Amino acid sequence: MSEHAARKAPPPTPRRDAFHLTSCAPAAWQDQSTALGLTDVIYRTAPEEGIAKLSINRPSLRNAFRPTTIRELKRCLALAQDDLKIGVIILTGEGDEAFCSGGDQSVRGEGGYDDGSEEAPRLTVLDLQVQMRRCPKPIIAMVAGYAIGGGHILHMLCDLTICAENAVFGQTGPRVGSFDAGYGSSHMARLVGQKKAREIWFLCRFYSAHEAQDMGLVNTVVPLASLEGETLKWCRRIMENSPTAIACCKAALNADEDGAAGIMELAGNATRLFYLSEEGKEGRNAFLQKRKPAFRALSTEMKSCAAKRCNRQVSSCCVFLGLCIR
Ligand SMILES: CC(C)(COP(=O)(O)OP(=O)(O)OC[C@H]1O[C@@H](n2cnc3c(N)ncnc32)[C@H](O)[C@@H]1OP(=O)(O)O)[C@@H](O)C(=O)NCCC(=O)NCCSC(=O)c1cc(O)c2ccccc2c1O
Repeated sequence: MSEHAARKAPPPTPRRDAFHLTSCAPAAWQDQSTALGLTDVIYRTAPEEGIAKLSINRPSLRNAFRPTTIRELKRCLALAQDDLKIGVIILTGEGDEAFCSGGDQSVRGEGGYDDGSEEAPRLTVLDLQVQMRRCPKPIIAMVAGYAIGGGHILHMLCDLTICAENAVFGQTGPRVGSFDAGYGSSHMARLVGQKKAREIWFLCRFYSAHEAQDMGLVNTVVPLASLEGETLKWCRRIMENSPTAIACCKAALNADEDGAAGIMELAGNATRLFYLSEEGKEGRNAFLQKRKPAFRALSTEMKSCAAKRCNRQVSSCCVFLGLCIR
């Protein structure tokens, strides 16, 4: 290669994605918890940056969750999901010792967890799991210390996991008389494979941060002091990218595991995009104007076949579907 060509076309390098230039500076968090009357969760937002942070605030119990905790997490997740300023959500636990140690065993009753705040004892964390899957915005688990039992399942259900070197992962169900036969089993097996998932559930061993990374449970491991900075760096990078593309990617990655509900999530995005098309609008307009829709006569909207498969004029929807009809 000539010297000129070498200067013009530098060799491929991951650094060309410029990720190393993304800031890991602290965020200017605004704490919303008091205004919302939260007791078990701290809800912070950095609206200028589009980031929300949900933090389980029971550090003396290694952030074990009770029904009140789950109710507050569901409420904050709904707030973050509906807030147009927010594009990415961090889930974490207060303190350095635990992300979450699962269900609070001291309020585990006969039919589920019961802290007196709900009509009937249930396993409300399962509702939170579904809500996390449905949320179109990426959720990042920021893990320091223990992510155990139901807490381990919450981190697995986050779209990404960034953990500190002190992180410890594992299930304890079969030791404490419990199991999660839903996402806690199927999604784990998709992440780590069937053999490893069976090992995790049958043996109830704990795994270090690097062991978790090796088996595909976490995206990256950083020193504890860099944990929030690295997480913010990932959030800021996500905020530079297309929210619609990311929402569709998340729905697509969930779809095969989530059956009809997963396809619905993906298909809902397709329907909303279809609403933007001339063909979609024609259906609505024709109904409102009490006339027959003229889907095939959108001649004013006709354009050259972008697929270059023919010389005919086609509507934008036809181009989208590859149906060069007229
Ligand atoms: C997480 C630990 C390994 C940490 O050990 P460490 O030595 O650092 O700390 P301590 O053990 O001394 O804990 C400090 C303090 O916290 C209390 N605590 C910790 N975890 C819990 C908990 N989950 N519930 C209640 N209390 C907890 C502990 O008792 C200490 O209190 P003191 O008063 O003595 O100071 C270790 O703590 C540990 O192993 N914890 C238990 C982990 C566990 O078994 N979690 C429950 C698994 S089952 C579950 O989570 C679950 C929940 C669901 O909602 C489900 C729904 C549907 C299906 C299945 C579900 C499910 O399995």
